[in-house]
Amino acid sequence: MKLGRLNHVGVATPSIADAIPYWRDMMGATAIGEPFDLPAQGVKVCFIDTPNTQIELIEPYDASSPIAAFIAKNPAGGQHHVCYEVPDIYEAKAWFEAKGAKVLGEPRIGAHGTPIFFVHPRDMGGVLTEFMETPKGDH
Ligand SMILES: CC[C@@H](C(=O)O)C(=O)SCCNC(=O)CCNC(=O)[C@H](O)C(C)(C)COP(=O)(O)OP(=O)(O)OC[C@H]1O[C@@H](n2cnc3c(N)ncnc32)[C@H](O)[C@@H]1OP(=O)(O)O
Ligand SMILES: [Co+2]
Repeated sequence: MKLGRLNHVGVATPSIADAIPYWRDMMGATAIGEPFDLPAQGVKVCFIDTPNTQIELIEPYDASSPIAAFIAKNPAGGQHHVCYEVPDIYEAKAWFEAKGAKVLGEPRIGAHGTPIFFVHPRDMGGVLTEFMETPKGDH
């Protein structure tokens, strides 16, 4: 597998609306996207562009969200995952499985419209790690 660029850093928050002023006024972010719902992934999402990557603000969509337990443990939110691009999602999944890492579910379409999967933080030095297939044309 060939590891690609860091696509985004996922930051969980109990409220995207309440988090935006911090990114705008404290951090000086100028490219803050419109929040949108991604019920299939159990989250609401807002992308913030930085010069070399993106911050992905994620808020639980409902009580069954995969980030609900994280927010319960970290009520103010916090850094939740990192996401690296890979050229081929199934090749990457097979790579991690062959190494005995716990891939969390089957690849599914993520917020950028390409397939993603997660590897359990236990097998990734304590960091929940997402892999996404590089969008066509970005290779
Ligand atoms: C916007 C769409 C998409 C994109 O395109 O970018 C996304 O990013 S969606 C983001 C949200 N989706 C996911 O996170 C899916 C994958 N995650 C999961 O399946 C679960 O969150 C999890 C990783 C299996 C954890 O589930 P949880 O119910 O929270 O389990 P526990 O509370 O029992 O935790 C088990 C264990 O793992 C540690 N943990 C949990 N979350 C994290 C984290 N974000 N970073 C580091 N470690 C984490 C937790 O502390 C427990 O540790 P131990 O107590 O030592 O066992
Ligand atoms: Co993500």
